[in-house]
Amino acid sequence: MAFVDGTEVARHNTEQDCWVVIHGKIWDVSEFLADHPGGANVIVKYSGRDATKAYNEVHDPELVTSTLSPSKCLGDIRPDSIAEPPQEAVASTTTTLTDPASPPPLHSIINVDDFEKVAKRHLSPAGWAYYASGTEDEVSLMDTRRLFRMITFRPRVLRRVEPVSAAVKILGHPSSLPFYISPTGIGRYAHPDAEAVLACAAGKEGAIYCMPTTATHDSVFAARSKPDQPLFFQLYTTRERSKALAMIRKLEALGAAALFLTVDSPVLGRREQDERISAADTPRVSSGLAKKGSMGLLNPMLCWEDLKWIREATSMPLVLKGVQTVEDAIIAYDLGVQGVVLSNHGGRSLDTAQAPIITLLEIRKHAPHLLTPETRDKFQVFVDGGFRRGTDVLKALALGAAAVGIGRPFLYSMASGYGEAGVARLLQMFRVEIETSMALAGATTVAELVPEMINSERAESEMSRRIKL
Ligand SMILES: Cc1cc2nc3c(=O)[nH]c(=O)nc-3n(C[C@H](O)[C@H](O)[C@H](O)COP(=O)(O)O)c2cc1C
Repeated sequence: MAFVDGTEVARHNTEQDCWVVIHGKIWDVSEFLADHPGGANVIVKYSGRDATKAYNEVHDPELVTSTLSPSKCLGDIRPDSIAEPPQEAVASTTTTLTDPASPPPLHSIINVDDFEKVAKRHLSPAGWAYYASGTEDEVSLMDTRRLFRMITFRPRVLRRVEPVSAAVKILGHPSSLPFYISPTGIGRYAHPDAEAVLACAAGKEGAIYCMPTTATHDSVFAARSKPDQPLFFQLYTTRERSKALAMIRKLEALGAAALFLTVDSPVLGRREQDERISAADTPRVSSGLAKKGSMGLLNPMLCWEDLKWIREATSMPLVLKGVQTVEDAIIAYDLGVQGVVLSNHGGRSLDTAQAPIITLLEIRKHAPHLLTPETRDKFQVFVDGGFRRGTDVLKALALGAAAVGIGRPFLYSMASGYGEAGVARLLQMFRVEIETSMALAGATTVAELVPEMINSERAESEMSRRIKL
């Protein structure tokens, strides 16, 4: 293709005659302006100039070639002959989302991804590494998102979808949303009173929060939006049973509504992002900040027999958090616990452990009795890891989960100085996405989300064929 000089491109700088350069190619977008979903103005600002930077911020590299006809590509720009984009144009297209100094106004944050991008810039390097990382190659961390994309909807139409309610009961407690906020340690990177902020915001929205072992429990209870707001409590047993018992007693006295016993982390996985941060002052191979944070909490000797003393120690509903196979889900059910969370700790324990949604599919296939509405009164299956969209949540519910858990997004939502308002906004964003997607799928209640609304066959092809029960 012929080279065209920048001075020639610069002449086509009006709405009627508008050329732009994207990735070194010159495009005549004059006719396309009226069809641009983001409006004509954002392109006209770059007429006669290089628009690559602004284009990259919102578009896939291939989009321009798949959208415009090849006849609109006029050639390659002669290197170094093109005018730089106007500074004010760059600033306004990127909005404050790329302003490194101050966080953008909350109303400009419209999805989980936005919160994450802002948090990445405003958290300390150590905080970001601790929150965002998974273990080793982070395969499990990324796999959850891949699986959600492989599962599609089979929406039903003409169903009168107003009003919509996303309400469920979680361990007998009404929740206005079909998810709870998952326990996450070291919340102070995001906010000095992270757990209290999460508890309060959840309560105001009629949602449920599960606080981590490491929370300052009294202040979390004190932060409840009303005295009867249910709060769940996640427990690491530690090697010393007496300490675990004392913790259970304390949480019972405070009025915790359920005990989530974490079972996927007998030891800590290696989080290399954490490790790189602390490598400068640690000459040995270490497990970085995560190791420091969990020192003394984990118990590699915890086993199924321990459920007996834990069960006897408390009448709180007991949920095993971190079940990763149908085999273990069945054992848990048979032992009479009140639920399981299918989870690989958000990709922070055994790397390459299968995605929790695959474990849910295993249960659907091999132990469907664990998912029936009748069973749900005494045993509930929850699932967490990678839920970032309302549609992700609906897929798990339709496949039989009673509710899902969401972790990192809530840390990101209160970082950058947003505090409780950020958490409230995230809860409302999830509500809008969930209720909108329910209506589009043809369901007005969570009970109407049924497996037939989902095509999970591609994901099912990744299920193990070695399961023997
Ligand atoms: C920063 C961070 C800290 C966590 N701390 C705990 C914890 O103390 N106890 C626990 O059981 N799970 C912990 N988890 C796991 C979460 O409860 C949950 O399983 C996971 O975050 C779900 O994945 P998501 O973050 O993709 O939603 C933590 C996760 C993160 C990201």
